[in-house]
Amino acid sequence: MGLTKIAVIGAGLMGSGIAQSLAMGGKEVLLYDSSGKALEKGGAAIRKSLDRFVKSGSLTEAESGEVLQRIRPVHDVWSTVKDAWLVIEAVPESLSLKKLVFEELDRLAPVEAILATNTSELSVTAIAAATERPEKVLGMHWFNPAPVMKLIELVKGEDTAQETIERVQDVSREIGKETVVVKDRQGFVTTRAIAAHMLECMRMYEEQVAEPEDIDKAIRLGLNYPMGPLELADLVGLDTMLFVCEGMAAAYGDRFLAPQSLRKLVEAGHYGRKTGKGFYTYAGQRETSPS
Ligand SMILES: CCCCCCC[C@H](O)CC(=O)SCCNC(=O)CCNC(=O)[C@H](O)C(C)(C)COP(=O)([O-])OP(=O)([O-])OC[C@H]1O[C@@H](n2cnc3c(N)ncnc32)[C@H](O)[C@@H]1OP(=O)([O-])[O-]
Ligand SMILES: NC(=O)c1ccc[n+]([C@@H]2O[C@H](COP(=O)([O-])OP(=O)(O)OC[C@H]3O[C@@H](n4cnc5c(N)ncnc54)[C@H](O)[C@@H]3O)[C@@H](O)[C@H]2O)c1
Repeated sequence: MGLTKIAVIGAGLMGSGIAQSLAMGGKEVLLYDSSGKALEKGGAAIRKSLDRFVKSGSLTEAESGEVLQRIRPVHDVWSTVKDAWLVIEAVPESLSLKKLVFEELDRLAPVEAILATNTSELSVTAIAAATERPEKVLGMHWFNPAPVMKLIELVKGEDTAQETIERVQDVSREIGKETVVVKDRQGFVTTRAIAAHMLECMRMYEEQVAEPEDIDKAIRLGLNYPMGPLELADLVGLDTMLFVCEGMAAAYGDRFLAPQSLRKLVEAGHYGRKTGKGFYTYAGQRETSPS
């Protein structure tokens, strides 16, 4: 029996959602995080999300239980990847960290396994160069919340083989997702676009053009976005936002410089929903009081 499993490395905001999305699509998933606490938190996030699907009628209780059965939390990298044909990395947005993780995955995963990074904007080519299998490395950029968002943006590194792209297109389709294929340029398509929008709105927030609530409301109701930029930033995670700004500003210059307000919130440890405070303050669920 060939390799049948899919491994997810990193059980945070995205890794937990990616594991859930794969399991909801019928795949057997092994989920690992270097922090046991984060692995537990990821499991709780998956259960909470499945409850929403049951409440909204998209899943029955039994189906929700079957999805959970398909996700195995694992406490070491080797056991996570040894039977995997696809390994998806979702660790923090740091190129040096991702290179280290990919070096380790290259050593431990089966030689024929595909290694995918969920990076928002970092160089897939640079990450692939940390392995001996660049033709099997690609960007598999999911969107938050992964179980709900329809797109996976596939990023072709300099040496990514066409067969690698096609196999990941197939599995994305099998789990009900749509894909686009983009070149390995900083920010790809989606992050470059959403960053331009969100950062400009953050600068309007800093210039006090309008109250944060009204900036979000204007974009939500005026442009029909499902979320305003500041509430979305709190959902994505201000730490991730800042990481992404660093990479994008280095590639494209000042237009992607991190607004001071974003930097200060991150320096203060306020990452948005995941810490309970960002542009807004959260006590369990979204409160309207801007911080
Ligand atoms: C400067 C740097 C900038 C870039 C940074 C990095 C970017 C990153 O790389 C890419 C991104 O992710 S970019 C970000 C890309 N992402 C975006 O742009 C997100 C934009 N926001 C949205 O699409 C919506 O606000 C949400 C779907 C988040 C919530 O929807 P809502 O209407 O506000 O609230 P609702 O009515 O409660 O939920 C509606 C339905 O969805 C269901 N549900 C919700 N969450 C769920 C979960 N976790 N689990 C399960 N189910 C969940 C819910 O049950 C309901 O189902 P029903 O059957 O209708 O009852
Ligand atoms: N947050 C978003 O909306 C979003 C959307 C798309 C893509 N991304 C990208 O996904 C990646 C993860 O982002 P996130 O928001 O899930 O971050 P997160 O901080 O919520 O989760 C990262 C997880 O990785 C774990 N981790 C750290 N080092 C590790 C290691 N060496 N091995 C295994 N696990 C390790 C951490 O314990 C943490 O649980 C980043 O590259 C980010 O840019 C984020």
